Amino acid sequence: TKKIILDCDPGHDDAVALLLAHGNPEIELLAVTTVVGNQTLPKVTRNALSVARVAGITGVPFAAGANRPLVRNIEVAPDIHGESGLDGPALPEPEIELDPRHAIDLIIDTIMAHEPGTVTLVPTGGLTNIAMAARKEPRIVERVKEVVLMGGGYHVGNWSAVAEFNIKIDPEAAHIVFNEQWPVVMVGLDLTHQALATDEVAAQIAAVGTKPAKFVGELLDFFALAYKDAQGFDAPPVHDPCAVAYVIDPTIVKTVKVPIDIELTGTLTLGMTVADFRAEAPEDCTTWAATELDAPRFWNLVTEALENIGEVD
Ligand SMILES: Nc1ccc([C@@H]2N[C@H](CO)[C@@H](O)[C@H]2O)cc1
Ligand SMILES: [Ca+2]
Repeated sequence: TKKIILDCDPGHDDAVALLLAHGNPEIELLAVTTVVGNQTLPKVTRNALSVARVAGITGVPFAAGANRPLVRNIEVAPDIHGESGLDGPALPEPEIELDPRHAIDLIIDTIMAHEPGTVTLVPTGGLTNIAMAARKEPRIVERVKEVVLMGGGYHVGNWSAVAEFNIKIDPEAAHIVFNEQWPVVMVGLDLTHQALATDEVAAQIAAVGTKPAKFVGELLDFFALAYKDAQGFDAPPVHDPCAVAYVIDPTIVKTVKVPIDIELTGTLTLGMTVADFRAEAPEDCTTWAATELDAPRFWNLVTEALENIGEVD
């Protein structure tokens, strides 16, 4: 199995990523950490615990992390995720308690407690926690198997013309993460805009016929309306589970090795993930960009995860 730590900001698509990680038999979910992003830290943390209740996740530590970016001010996304950060379905009262540690300590402790090269970090929000963990305990960098993050984009932006939300809300943190000497797989908007929750996908999920599947349906209904109003999409791109799907089965996502760095001083380009495709990637390049998704196989993974979860309580 693949051992992962999911660092997230639920968020509708983060919720689907968590359900996919929990429901897929090849993934061992070691820990879940939350970070400010789609909404404030208290809201995304409460949302993560509510999703744990829906999915029946027990015995996995959940810890809250950074409540603001390293340098800049908080920027949330209520236009897409609503005031709660998980608008749409009724959110059940959390059942599990938060781990008392800060997220970065849970991340560090978890990585240091497992064999080198066995833990994959899967950030699906801003990179504040990941950057702080690497600064507090630099030894995690050579110990982590790889960082598979949803964020960025080499030809697409959504929070500006050229920058993606997870990167742009904390570009200094992203600069740290992309420049440490660990493998980084950027599952960016170029890839995730292929993961559209069409009516056919919604029907495939609804056909599972369980309460967790109904919960996902209600999430996607809200997400679809919000995406239509805010960005004119006919179907919403469900970004975050694409990163988990890559960890489950890398053949579902095509990647290219390419130098990527983060713009920190641009007026129009702040937070842009600049990928340099001009020449063959140098040997010491440690960054990959995801380019092509096998969408039907991706949605089958999501559906099968919901089938594996079945009814909860
Ligand atoms: N408009 C918009 C803003 C933020 C997000 C969140 N940020 C990433 C996509 O940009 C995903 O992790 C998702 O949770 C999605 C749409
Ligand atoms: Ca997210």
